Amino acid sequence: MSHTRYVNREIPQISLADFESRIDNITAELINAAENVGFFTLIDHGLSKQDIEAMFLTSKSFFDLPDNAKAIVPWNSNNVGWEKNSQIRPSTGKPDSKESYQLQFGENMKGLWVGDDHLPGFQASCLGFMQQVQTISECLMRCFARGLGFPDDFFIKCHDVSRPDSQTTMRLLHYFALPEEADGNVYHRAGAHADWDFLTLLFQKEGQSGLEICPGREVVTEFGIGDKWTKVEAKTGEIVCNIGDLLMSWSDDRFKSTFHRVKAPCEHGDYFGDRYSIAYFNQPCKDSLIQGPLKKYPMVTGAQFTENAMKRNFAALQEKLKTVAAA
Ligand SMILES: O=C(O)CCC(=O)C(=O)O
Ligand SMILES: [Fe+2]
Repeated sequence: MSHTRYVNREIPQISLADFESRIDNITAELINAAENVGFFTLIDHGLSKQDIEAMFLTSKSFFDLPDNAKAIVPWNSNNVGWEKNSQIRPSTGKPDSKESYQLQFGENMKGLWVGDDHLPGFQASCLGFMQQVQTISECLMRCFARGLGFPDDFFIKCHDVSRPDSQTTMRLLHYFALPEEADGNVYHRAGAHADWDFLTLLFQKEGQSGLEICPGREVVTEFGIGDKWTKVEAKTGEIVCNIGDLLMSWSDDRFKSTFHRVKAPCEHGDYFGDRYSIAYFNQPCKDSLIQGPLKKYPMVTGAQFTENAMKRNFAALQEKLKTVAAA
């Protein structure tokens, strides 16, 4: 196994303290991070470490259920529900060694919330946390709208989570503990990819490292694997944010959607234990109209953008699977 090539890159850390009075400074910092790295971390965002730890406990209580209980809320193509070892990325052609449970605010969740009989209060806790993360997301949306010359509430309206058909998704993730002794297998955790949403907010747990980024749009479009990675430290109180393909397109490619992964642990110093993380994907309403101020790309609806992203992903995956089969 060859050694991963690492490079130190500055990942901007942005404080949201005194948001209303500092909005112009915060906007400048966010725009700079979005243009140059595509990733940044947030502090002073209003969620306490205790709130985040409580959500991680709730998440663990779900994953601790037996598989036959989790299978009552199976994943479907509305991007909701539970899956295990089923997500295959075009970069790897192999399933991620993980399970995840995707949650939304609206009608897509009908019948897919784990019930109070299994986990009392689960739905209410998740929705409460999601609402808090939405509030933080909306602060960032105001800044990005300003930075691009749109009205302040422009992106907020385009991602309205009070609509029954809202697509915004919180994903609880559990990566399984892996053997530390090499056994000839590669256990991908989250194979390298870019997100196709507007903006992702990610919660990590101290001590459960593995997230890495690889800036460079060229590796994204080819679904290839760039070769120089930067570790993003896991700190429970921080929120790691990354620009998704949607905001990249909406900014006429000014802001960067950055390739990232949770590394398949394989080298000395890698973390092999269970990893829990929580990702919040800001997704557009189906009828939102998407076009950047410079009109670099034709206007599409939110539904079309997502459909195109899924098609592109599917096509790249088929290509990869052919090479995996031929190997
Ligand atoms: O689990 C993580 O830390 C990252 C997950 C991720 O990148 C994703 O689900 O898109
Ligand atoms: Fe991601």
